[in-house]
Amino acid sequence: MSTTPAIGVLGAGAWGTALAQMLASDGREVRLWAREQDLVAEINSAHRNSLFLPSASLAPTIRATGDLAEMAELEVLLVVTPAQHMAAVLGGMPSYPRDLVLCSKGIEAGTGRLMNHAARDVAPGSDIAVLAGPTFAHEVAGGLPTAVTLACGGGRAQWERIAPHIARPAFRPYYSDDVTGAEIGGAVKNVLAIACGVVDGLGLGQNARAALIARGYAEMLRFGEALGAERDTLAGLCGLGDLVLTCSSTSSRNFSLGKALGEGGDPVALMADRRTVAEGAHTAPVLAELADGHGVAMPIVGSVLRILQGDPAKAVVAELLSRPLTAESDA
Ligand SMILES: NC(=O)C1=CN([C@@H]2O[C@H](COP(=O)(O)OP(=O)(O)OC[C@H]3O[C@@H](n4cnc5c(N)ncnc54)[C@H](O)[C@@H]3O)[C@@H](O)[C@H]2O)C=CC1
Ligand SMILES: O=C(CO)COP(=O)(O)O
Repeated sequence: MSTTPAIGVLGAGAWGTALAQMLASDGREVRLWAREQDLVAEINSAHRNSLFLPSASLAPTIRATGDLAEMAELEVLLVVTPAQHMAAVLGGMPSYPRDLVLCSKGIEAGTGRLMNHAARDVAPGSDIAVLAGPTFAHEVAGGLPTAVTLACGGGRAQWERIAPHIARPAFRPYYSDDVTGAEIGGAVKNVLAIACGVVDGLGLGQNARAALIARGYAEMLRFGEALGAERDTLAGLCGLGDLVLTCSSTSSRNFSLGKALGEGGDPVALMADRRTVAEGAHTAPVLAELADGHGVAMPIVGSVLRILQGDPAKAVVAELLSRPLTAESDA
């Protein structure tokens, strides 16, 4: 007899697959929705995801489906699509579980909606949480210790319901009620990771990278505060924690994209070649626009945008370095 598991994952890219594997690590059943029919078959028969997470051997208690209706029956649904497709995929479901946990990192282009705003518009009856933090998919799938922020819009009551479904010995969520802060940390750090990759690609050294992390963090704080995020949230796993991880490793798709741009790669060609998502490239334009609208100075984000639009990386960095000298507390 087939049973309905308590938890499922919407999206079988690297992160959705890694989360499913982590959740299934103690033998629990997990339902995983994949957009690609071939992938549904491969996960169910060979217990692999050769498209997006080829390194992992998946638990047989993960059952993949291509049917969105099957994801409505669960208690908790982790939403792990690329940010730009989240509302469309979620909108295809006939109804919604009580708890939606958003794991995508980005801001919706065109509307400027944070993921939690988009999810609320699509599924107004669900309680929304955000899971974010320093989490390379291959490490989580491999069972390496990982800690995340689990920000619950439904407060402590929601946390009590969902944390036992998500926590595992090697996967440790920390409670927050600051959904906005958790989202902004994840969305902004992707753009800053592109900047750090550019500096690496240009061979500008580790001092420059550390400076970018610190000055980028100041931009994240200014933007977050303008949108109502708490500083403490951004100082935690989902902000500073994820910024440090993503800005320091070629395991990051955003950092690697930036490195290729710094080495002189053409942005249009680099984006056209991708199967995997580098969210920062999609978030940079809408983030720069939102920052402008709120009167928040984000010179590093603006520089990344220009490089993505085709301005030469070397010249853009030279301009960034020649801005008037000012106090560290200023923009
Ligand atoms: N990979 C990682 O280590 C982490 C990723 N994330 C976030 O998770 C989200 C998903 O990223 P990954 O799982 O890494 O993706 P991925 O880059 O491994 O795979 C691409 C995903 O995009 C989907 N896709 C492509 N075109 C689509 C369309 N038109 N409509 C709907 N879906 C489409 C594919 O089905 C696939 O699931 C992103 O927001 C990312 O920032 C968050 C933490 C860690
Ligand atoms: O969000 C991530 C790690 O926390 C993954 O970063 P990339 O999307 O840059 O690979």
